[in-house]
Amino acid sequence: MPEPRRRVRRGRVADAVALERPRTRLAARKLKEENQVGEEEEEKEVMAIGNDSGGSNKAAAQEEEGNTAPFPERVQVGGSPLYKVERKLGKGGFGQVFVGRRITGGNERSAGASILEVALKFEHRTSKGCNYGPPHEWQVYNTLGGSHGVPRVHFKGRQGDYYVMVMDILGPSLWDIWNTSGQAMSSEMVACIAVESLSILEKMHAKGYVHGDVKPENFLLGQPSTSQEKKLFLVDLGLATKWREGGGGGQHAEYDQRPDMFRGTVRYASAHAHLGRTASRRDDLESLAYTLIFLHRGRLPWQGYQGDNKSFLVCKKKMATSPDMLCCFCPPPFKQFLEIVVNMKFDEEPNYGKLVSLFQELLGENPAIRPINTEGAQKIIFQVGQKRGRLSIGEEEEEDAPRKKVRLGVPATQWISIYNARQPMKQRYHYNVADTRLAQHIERGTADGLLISCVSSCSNLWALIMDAGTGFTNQVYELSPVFLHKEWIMEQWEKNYYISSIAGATNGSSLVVMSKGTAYTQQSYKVSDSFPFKWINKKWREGFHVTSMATAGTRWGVVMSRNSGYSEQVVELDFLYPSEGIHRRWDGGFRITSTAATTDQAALILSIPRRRLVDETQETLRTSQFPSTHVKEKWGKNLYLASLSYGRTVS
Ligand SMILES: Nc1ncnc2c1ncn2[C@@H]1O[C@H](COP(=O)(O)OP(=O)(O)OP(=O)(O)O)[C@@H](O)[C@H]1O
Repeated sequence: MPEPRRRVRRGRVADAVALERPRTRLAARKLKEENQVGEEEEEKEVMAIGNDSGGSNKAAAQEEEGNTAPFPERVQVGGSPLYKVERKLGKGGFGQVFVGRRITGGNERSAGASILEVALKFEHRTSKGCNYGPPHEWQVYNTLGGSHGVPRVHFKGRQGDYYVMVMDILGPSLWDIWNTSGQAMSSEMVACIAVESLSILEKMHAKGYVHGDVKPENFLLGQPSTSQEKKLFLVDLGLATKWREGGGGGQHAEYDQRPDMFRGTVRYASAHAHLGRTASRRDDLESLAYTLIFLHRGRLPWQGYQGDNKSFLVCKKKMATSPDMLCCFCPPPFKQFLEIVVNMKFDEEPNYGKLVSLFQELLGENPAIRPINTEGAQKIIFQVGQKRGRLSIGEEEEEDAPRKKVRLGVPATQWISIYNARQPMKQRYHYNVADTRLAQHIERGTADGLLISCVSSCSNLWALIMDAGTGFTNQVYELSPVFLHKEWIMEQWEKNYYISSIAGATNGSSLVVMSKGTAYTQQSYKVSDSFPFKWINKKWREGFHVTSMATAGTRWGVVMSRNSGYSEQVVELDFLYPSEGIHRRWDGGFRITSTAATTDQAALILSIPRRRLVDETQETLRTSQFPSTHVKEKWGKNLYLASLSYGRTVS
């Protein structure tokens, strides 16, 4: 099956360093040399290619123009009539759309053959959407074409270098209308768009698809001066994916997060899409919320960011902007809508009826004279009315029960501490440790038969966990003014020590602990300015797993080892504590094995151990103070500190 196209672009991060513990001395020398010339790693940065009419990603869109061969003057594909290719209707990152005027008859059995004017969507065979043959969009149109709010596709086929789709011709996009009407839209107009697009999305979702690129450019009205001129359509199904497997009764797609995978358009993408989570129905609704607010307000607060980390900055801004702030110039239904959709769970069934009803107060009384046809929405309103009649009051209240709001826009920095069930053992912690006092704590611990199992830092002071149950036989550590000190680490690797824990301070200094007696057979680490998921993914494929992780200011340091004892590993990364993802992974047998956080983001590594644990109990805490009293309580239940970090947790 052809894959949906991916809109990603590669960039370079200047100071990303990756080092690996070589297997042999000879390899060590070779690696040193390699590192001198090429210690930078190529990083993938996310970038959506937007419609150039929106101006959000023009440079990226132009890149695509390199491979445009001249368009044919006439088109005939898949048994269609012959069409003359006339004026251009629009252009996206991948396709270009022209008017096609019928010259001769085609396959008379097809109803589409009688249509005089059609839209012809051309996609070059080398376009990213066509890596695996015909565009993925074709397949989606097979299921959705002609359903409520989706244009019909009459013919498709390849002609020369182009894949061509013959479809119903439509009118201006919402972006065109917004732009030609003073870059603003009345709340009544936007409310009509809201309810009608909800009815389109409901139908699309009911057929198992998520659109994946909801934005003003992709909503089109019918052709002017026809009966459809006030009817709303949603086009561009090139990023559509299935949220449900198989047909009607299929299971919900499985949750996953791949932080380097971004699809969509930066300005309107949901925060989950930025973070690479599997698309689900909530994402279309979040993009719709941004679309509606944009059309009404004329601007979104995250417009104007540039550069390779644009997606990161935009996502950070989205997470830091509360619904109150974002909707301060909009009537109340906008905020209510946004609040509901950004707090939805991954597999939650949207209550379309309720969402439509939020905007009802803004719609004009008489549906016949509304600026947009709201026929689809009227059906939903009617169904809700009927359901209300059947429901008892108690049932209705249950639906409206207040739920926890996760995105409030207010940052918080906390300790994240993870506790594992273990056989009773001696454990000791120290926190608020200044550089000068570190050695004496470690010496005393070592004298008592304890070794360091975990280190962390907060406000340039260290936290230290020492255990009797590490299994290590010997240990060395270094406090260094840099994050991380390459020469010292390589020296210890030479002596067969492996990194067992790392911590970084805000001032850029680091504490590295290396031990003997681990099961590791090879080790590699990387320091980078953004979370190095691409590198982690590459190393996973080589048999490494993340075994420790830390941050220093905004920089990440990740250590990966071979023979880590894990069979599977995943990452949860977010601008807040990723509770939902953790719980979903938890149910699949994953447990947190490393944590690190900057003031922007928290990352958690979750793993499945190769050997099943006798007791899989794990507890996590988030506290603004170091959790000293909590640790003692946990000890009482044979739960011991296993991982510790300080940074961004809730919003
Ligand atoms: N059926 C149609 N009738 C009239 N105009 C159309 C039609 N389909 C598309 N267009 C115009 O062409 C533009 C590009 O089409 P479309 O969004 O399908 O292409 P794309 O390359 O997949 O775009 P994107 O970069 O948004 O993914 C639309 O924004 C719209 O202006």
